[in-house]
Amino acid sequence: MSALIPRRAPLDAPRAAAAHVAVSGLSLWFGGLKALTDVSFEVRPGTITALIGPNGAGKTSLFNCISGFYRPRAGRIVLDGADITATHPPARARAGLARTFQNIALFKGMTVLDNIKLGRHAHMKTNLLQALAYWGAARREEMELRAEVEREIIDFLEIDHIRNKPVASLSYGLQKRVELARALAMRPRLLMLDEPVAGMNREETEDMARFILDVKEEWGISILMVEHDMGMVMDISDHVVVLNFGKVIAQGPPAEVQRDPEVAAAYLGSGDPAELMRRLAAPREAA
Ligand SMILES: Nc1ncnc2c1ncn2[C@@H]1O[C@H](COP(=O)(O)OP(=O)(O)OP(=O)(O)O)[C@@H](O)[C@H]1O
Repeated sequence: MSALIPRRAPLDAPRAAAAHVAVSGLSLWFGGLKALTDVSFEVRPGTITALIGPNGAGKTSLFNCISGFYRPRAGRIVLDGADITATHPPARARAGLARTFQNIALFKGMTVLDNIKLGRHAHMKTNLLQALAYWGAARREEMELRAEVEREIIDFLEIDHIRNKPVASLSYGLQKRVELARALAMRPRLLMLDEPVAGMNREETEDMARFILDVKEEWGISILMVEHDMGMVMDISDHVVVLNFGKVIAQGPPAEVQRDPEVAAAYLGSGDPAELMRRLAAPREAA
């Protein structure tokens, strides 16, 4: 994908210490349904890991376990050596985890800038005494830093021209970009993207893929994404984890995973890796 050639970063793009995530032996049941069984994989610092698999394979369930919306029945999620399996979503956000959603979760009547500002709420002080102690120079510094981060994100994602527009007035592709901006405003070390290019046409997909690559390469953030667009996944991922019926059936570099007969069988029912590779190579249809 030629549009994926990385661009130069703004000189002062904030560098994060990329997160390392280790998921081990994760299982999740809904009543009698085993949504996840003994799932293990890692997101290495500064890489893009993609979770793929047919509908109902367990990708969203796994995402929800990692972001803290679901509590697994068994297994551990370790972020930079700390076990976060039992912590709540706000604590995970403070630990450096930010996510976007399959269906855009923005405040549609608010402007782009106000939505981005909300991304910072995870880091705000809530305790009154803390807030009072915080008032003054330290708070001013924080406000200045926040404004700087917002400016950088707006420049980086090329959305300056729409910063004061209500989100509802924007195209779908731009709304998805604003959602990415809001997640970046949390200054994450692990960015979780739930179907970042779902419903996008080819041009929007290529733009978003380029931004995701740039987030990794220029901001140094680890990325975990669920995505159905296999062409995009194979283009930009460092590591691909394939789920089927709640189990990891393959994982490795994209080229290796594409050649796996079990992966071909899960997607095509035929088990023919050559056919899977032909389909992946076929041009994507515009949405
Ligand atoms: N809240 C829930 N209650 C009961 N069953 C659920 C719930 N969420 C998911 N499931 C079931 O768990 C299994 C895994 O679903 P999940 O949504 O995680 O798959 P997925 O890979 O994300 O699918 P898709 O690609 O269609 O989004 C499915 O059988 C699904 O029906």
